[in-house]
Amino acid sequence: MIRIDKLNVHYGSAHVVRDVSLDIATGESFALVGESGSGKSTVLKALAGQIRDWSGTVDLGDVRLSPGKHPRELIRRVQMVFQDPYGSLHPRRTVDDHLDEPLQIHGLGDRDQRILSMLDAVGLARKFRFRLPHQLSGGQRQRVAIARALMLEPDILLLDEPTSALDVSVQAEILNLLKGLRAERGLTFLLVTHDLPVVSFLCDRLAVLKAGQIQEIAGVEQLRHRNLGSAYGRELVAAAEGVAAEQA
Ligand SMILES: Nc1ncnc2c1ncn2[C@@H]1O[C@H](COP(=O)(O)OP(=O)(O)OP(=O)(O)O)[C@@H](O)[C@H]1O
Repeated sequence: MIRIDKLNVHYGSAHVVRDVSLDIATGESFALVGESGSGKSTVLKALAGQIRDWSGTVDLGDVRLSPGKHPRELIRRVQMVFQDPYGSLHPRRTVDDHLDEPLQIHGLGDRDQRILSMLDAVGLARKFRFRLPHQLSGGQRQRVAIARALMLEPDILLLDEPTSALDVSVQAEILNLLKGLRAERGLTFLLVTHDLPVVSFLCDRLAVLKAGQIQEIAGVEQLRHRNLGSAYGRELVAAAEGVAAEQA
């Protein structure tokens, strides 16, 4: 349902995404991995309508994207969750304000009921409804960001390092939440991360990016068995294992 063919993005003279082609099935969870600066977030931003200029074709189901801001109907279908929930929430707006805003913009009714059932869905007690972001923990804030992304009942969630700003103990809770929401709602995930265990836990397949180019597309079983096909993919796995050993 996400079909990307020869996506290219330039920032000025820098060519940061090069001929990226991907087919992601409805309901699939797909990861983009690669070193910092390899273009992962840029691919997400193009799909989220946050980049004015790109070339190639991107189809979401039967809708072909054009560069730049998405029309209203596409915004409903594709939502993004960012790494830093604190930065992505407005400090003077309550949880209720954040969840209500997309409903207001898109003219959806049953607001009270939609907000309460979304709080339940993301595991946030109803007493938090009128709190401000600074009155919440990091994990609770990320639950709010996920709730806000789901308010319009999208079918695609673009996740940019959704757990890397959180404490390790909280990361697992948010990953479990995302896994459950995907299963319940039939969501398609496109996830950017540095964290290979997150890919193993949450994803079905991954693409390895280096300098804006896909080095390989692999099944998550290959990652789990340290059996990636490209030299660069194997380097990433070895580097991640080195870091894990240092931290142990
Ligand atoms: N708005 C921008 N203007 C100019 N260059 C940019 C812009 N955003 C990103 N870049 C550059 O584009 C390249 C790809 O960035 P991108 O954020 O997509 O990489 P990434 O793989 O997601 O990295 P990270 O893991 O650090 O988030 C980098 O060299 C980055 O410096």
